[in-house]
Order: sequence, then structure tokens, then C-alpha cells
Amino acid sequence: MSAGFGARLAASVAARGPLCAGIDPHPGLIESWGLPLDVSGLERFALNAAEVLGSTASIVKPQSAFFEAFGPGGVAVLERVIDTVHDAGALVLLDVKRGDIGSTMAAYTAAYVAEKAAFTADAATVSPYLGFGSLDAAVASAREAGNGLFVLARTSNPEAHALQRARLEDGRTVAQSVVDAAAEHNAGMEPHGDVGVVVGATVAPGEVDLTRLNGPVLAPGFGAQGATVADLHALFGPGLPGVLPASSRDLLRHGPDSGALRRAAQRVADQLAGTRESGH
Ligand SMILES: O=C(O)c1cc(=O)[nH]c(=O)n1[C@@H]1O[C@H](COP(=O)(O)O)[C@@H](O)[C@H]1O
Repeated sequence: MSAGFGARLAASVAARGPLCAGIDPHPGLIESWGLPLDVSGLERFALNAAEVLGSTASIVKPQSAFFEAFGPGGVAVLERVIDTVHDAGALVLLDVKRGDIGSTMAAYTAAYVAEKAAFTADAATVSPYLGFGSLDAAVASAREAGNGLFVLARTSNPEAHALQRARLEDGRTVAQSVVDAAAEHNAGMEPHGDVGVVVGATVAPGEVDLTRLNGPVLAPGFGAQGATVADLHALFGPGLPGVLPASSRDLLRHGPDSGALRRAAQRVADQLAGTRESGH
């Protein structure tokens, strides 16, 4: 059996840095690459992006919604994207944000992260907002298969504030309770656990305490949603320990030229590694 997700992610980040490159084939982006708005255009867009970003970033996050929007043909393209990213040497975090009662979660788990799952991703995004316990079995079967989960805790969108900052009876915020539940699953794992959390790069510093998490933190909102490298440092600390800053549109707008897309991804990777000026 291959190493667990936490260990594979740590190795990939050590080799390539922490950038999580998103593949979000927005209709406007497909058209801006001069491609038709159909399954053939989606395929050329997404496979080109997968090849380039899969050879630059440590982990690539295809957003399933943009593939599902094209129907079964789009979903078939998503499957090829996963294979292409793997062939290029990166891990795949499939962004599906599933969340349901436990018995239904078992089917989503079989689709995405269990042993012999229908899609061969390394990890998937899930929502804990039917109660974190509804994800417990998914955590167990992902772990058994050597895969991971990223649980939404404090998301990057402004509509999330009221719900995720609300206080429980014990005084913790809802978002903090999600982080704490993930931490329980990760306790004692080395180099770190396989249950990540999502904390948007746009979130105000000090809102969420990640010190006990012992797992990866996906930080979308970096780039197109306005968060900068300086914001990441203010939020997560200077070394960005365990943090995977995620950017989709802000990278993809540099296509269709593969060289330009590769240079854009490398530039961001270098900024994150602190080898360049942070550029703002
Ligand atoms: O789970 C996610 O990836 C996610 C969580 C979150 O809090 N905010 C967020 O934007 N995302 C996803 O991250 C991507 C952001 O895309 P860009 O804004 O183009 O970089 C989209 O695929 C979103 O669905």
C-alpha cells in the first residue's frame, strides 16, 4: 500500500512548494482561450491546464462543478484530468464539497476517496455542515485507502461569516469546532494527519486557531478573490506551515499559451517560497 495522504502531501510540498493550482474551467475562460464552449473545448482547456499545472504545483484542485456543467461528457473529461495530473507528478484534490447524512456520505466516499474509488483522486473537499459526525465514516475509509479529506471550516466567501462565526454553547465559533474535530482525527499522526481544513485566505487573522490541527490547511481566495501573499503571512504566520494557498482563475487567465501559464504558476510558487519580492 502507498504512504498515507498526509505523508504523500508532505513529500510533494517538500519537492515543489505549497501552491495548490486550481482547474476551474469557467465558460468565460474557455472562450478567452479561443476554444468552443462544448465538451471538446472543455477537454482541450482542462487537459492543457492539467499537464502544465500538474508539472509545476505540488497539488492540483479540479473544480468538479465546471465539468458537471457539461453533463456526462464533462465528467469523463474530469476523469482524464485526474490521470493527466498524476502523470505529470502532482497530487489531485477533487473539489466536490460533498456533505450529507452518514449513510449517503458512504456513497460519496465510494465515488471519491475510498479504496478502489470510482475517481482516483488523492483527496476530496467535504462539508461538515450536516454535523462533523456525518463525516466520521468518510474519514475512516479515506484513511484506510491512503487518501485524504479537506473539511470546510471558515470559507473565503462573504456570505459565510454569519454561520461560521456563530458561537456554540461552549463559546467556540462553529468554524473553530470544525477545526477541533479535524484535529482529533489527526492526533498523533506523522508527519501530519490526512484530515485537512479549508480556511479562506480572505479571512481576518486571529479568527481560527490552527495550532492543534496537525493537518494541512487549504487556503483558497488567494489571487482572484483578492488575498495576497502578505495576507497569507498575516493570517497563517511567516512560514505558512502546512498551508496550501489555492489559486484558480488568477493562474488560468494566463493561458492558452502553455509557456505563459507555466511561468505564471512558477512565479506564484516562487513568491510563496519567499524567493522573490511578494509583488504588491
Ligand atoms: O474548497 C474550496 O476549494 C473553496 C473554499 C472556499 O472557502 N472558497 C473557495 O473559493 N473555494 C474554491 O476555490 C476556488 C477559487 O477559485 P479562484 O477564486 O478562481 O481562485 C473555487 O473552485 C472555489 O469553489
